[in-house]
Amino acid sequence: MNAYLHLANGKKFAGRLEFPLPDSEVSGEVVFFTGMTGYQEVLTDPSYKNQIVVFTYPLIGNYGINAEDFESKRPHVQAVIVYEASAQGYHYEAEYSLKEYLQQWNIPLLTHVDTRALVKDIRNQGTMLGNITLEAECDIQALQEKAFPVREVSTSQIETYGNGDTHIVLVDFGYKKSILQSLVTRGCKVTIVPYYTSSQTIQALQPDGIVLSNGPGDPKQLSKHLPNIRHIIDHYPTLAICLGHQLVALAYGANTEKLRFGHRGANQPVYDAVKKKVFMTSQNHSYVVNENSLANTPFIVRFTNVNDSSVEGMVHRYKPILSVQYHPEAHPGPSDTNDIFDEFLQTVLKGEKVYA
Ligand SMILES: NC(=O)CC[C@H](N)C(=O)O
Repeated sequence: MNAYLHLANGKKFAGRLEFPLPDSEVSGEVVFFTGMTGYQEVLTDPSYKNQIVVFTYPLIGNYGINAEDFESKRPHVQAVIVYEASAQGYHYEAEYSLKEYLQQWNIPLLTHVDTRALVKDIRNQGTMLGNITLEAECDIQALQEKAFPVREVSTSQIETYGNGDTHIVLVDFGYKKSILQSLVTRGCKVTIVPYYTSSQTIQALQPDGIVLSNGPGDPKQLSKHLPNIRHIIDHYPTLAICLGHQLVALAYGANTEKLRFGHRGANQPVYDAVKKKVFMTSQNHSYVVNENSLANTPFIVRFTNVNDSSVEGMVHRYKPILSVQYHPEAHPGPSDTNDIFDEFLQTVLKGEKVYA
């Protein structure tokens, strides 16, 4: 059946809805992902909560959905827009087609959209809210940003994985499974805690190090939690990823801002000022740390995006706090920066804890 994506700038894009909408309309922030593969990880990455994802590669779904590549227990995207969705998964591990998987979770799949024109529009105008509906006309004034998605994706109970000697507390703002796996396969016991867990509760768990996870939405939605986050990271070796990195900056009084259309893909080049090399990275973010605002903080920028010079990671001058805007766990994308986990764990093993 025919349907439309209406953008907040008044433009509309026609497409074909592959199965009926769960409600009369579905709205969310319209973002685009440029990787040719990795759609299963994108669909299930909690950072995409409330977002309508446009895939720029014109054929998505050709290796299906398998049992391994989920980044969480369910898909989080609000809707999926592609040019063509492969009717079948041509891979021996495929258990469902893209369409079957999305239909099972009631997530709209809009196909045959002119995704090139749509992405050009988002690049020119910036990320916008959009609405998918069967109606050719739509009241775009009524579109509203959804509040505080971290609450919807974070765990509500403390869970432990792995049985290694190094104990890491992973503060869950919407963590990806591959972050947990990156730690467990390196011999860590990992305790996952809800995003609001107090520093006292974390101290009682006696961690050797802290990881602040990725997650959806604007980091400033977590403002009231910043003093607690600051207290936690001031006392333990810390690795902070994506949303976690933005929260480290905010907790130290720096600022974040929204990028015009975000970085979402598997080939974002990042310069590492320590290794003096460029690495290809996996990314998925709308917000960045404002570099000038770091001037009065003890952080120095270590990683920079080669395309637009934005901040891609930083280190504390004196404390063992390392933060990255990109995704060192990859999934999807290149594993070139996996050794960030080794670097972090070496710091943890040195027992660099309880500072301040
Ligand atoms: N992957 C993430 O953690 C994303 C962080 C944040 N929600 C952003 O869009 O910038």
